[in-house]
Amino acid sequence: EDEFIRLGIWCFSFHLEYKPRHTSEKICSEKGGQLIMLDSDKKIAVVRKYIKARGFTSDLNLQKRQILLNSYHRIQDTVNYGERFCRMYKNYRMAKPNKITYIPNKKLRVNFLENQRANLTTPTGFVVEPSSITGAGLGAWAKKRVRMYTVIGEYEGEEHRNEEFISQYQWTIPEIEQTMSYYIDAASPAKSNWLRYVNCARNVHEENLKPIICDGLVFYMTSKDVEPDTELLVWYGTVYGKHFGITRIHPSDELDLKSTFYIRVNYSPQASDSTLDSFNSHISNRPNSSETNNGMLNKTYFGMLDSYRGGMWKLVLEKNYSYFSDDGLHFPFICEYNQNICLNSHN
Ligand SMILES: C[S@@+](CC[C@H](N)C(=O)[O-])C[C@H]1O[C@@H](n2cnc3c(N)ncnc32)[C@H](O)[C@@H]1O
Repeated sequence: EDEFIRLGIWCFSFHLEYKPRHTSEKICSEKGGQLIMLDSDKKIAVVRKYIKARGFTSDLNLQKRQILLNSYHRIQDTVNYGERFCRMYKNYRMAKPNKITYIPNKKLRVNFLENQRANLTTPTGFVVEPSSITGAGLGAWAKKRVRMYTVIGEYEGEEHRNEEFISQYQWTIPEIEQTMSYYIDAASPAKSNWLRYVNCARNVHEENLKPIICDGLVFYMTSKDVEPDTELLVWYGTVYGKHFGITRIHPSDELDLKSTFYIRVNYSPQASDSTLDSFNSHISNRPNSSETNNGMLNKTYFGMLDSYRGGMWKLVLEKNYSYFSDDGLHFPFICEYNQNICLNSHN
């Protein structure tokens, strides 16, 4: 499907091959157009009608669906294991032997320099050395094989409730029951352990730890088998992640992976308010307020036309899924051209 197609006052080409976003944009511009800009209800209607009429919906499926589902299940499994560990921890502390391996701090000598405490707690088989991430400083590394679902210790630090105090080393313990939320801050190497050196993962491939917040404490558990000479990396959470320009959004949280048809489009965030309202009514996964600018959708969001479960179209926002999917998701796409291109071509 490569020819120019005139629909209403518009000129398009439909591309049914699966491409990442940047490739779709490149192909459109090489043909003298751009990725379709949905900037009116009429245009949306005309495009959907054409897709339906051509029966494009029949044999298309979200590519990588199985890979994404697998990574999603892996996350669920790790969460379940974390919860299992937490139940054990609450009921028996470390007293009862159980199937989950727990690696405690290395025992401290009687005399040591206060500021060496964190480093000295590094258990045998682990080291603190320069990170594999450029510019990230030191990191924590496994020197031996560590099996999946091993708890490699408790993140130790000082507790405080001062929201204004910003440290690069703190976990937030969310409010539970009557207890206000608080922070565990490992800024001081004298008051913390080696887990303060664990850096923030940039993608699902290198992420190998899961934080378990349990009973007001934080534990780190391996989420996969870790090979020797591998840096230990954990997802720090949305706030810290943003700091390093990393987002971690799983497509399964945003998209219906069972939808039979997705096609990549653009929409205009500059549209007038009334148009934007009508867009908002089309979009199923509205961004939350931290993702918008005064209610205006961020330029970094782009819609996708999807279909057609039970005869329903809906427009969903495509977010940055590169944490879980190297070059983002692959979809068919539509290019849009100046009308003249259609008028001049023979169809
Ligand atoms: C909890 S500390 C980790 C240990 C730290 N690398 C050190 O040498 O003490 C968090 C800090 O490590 C660095 N860092 C962690 N993950 C990073 C990443 N993915 N990219 C860049 N810097 C990172 C940042 O400076 C961050 O403030």
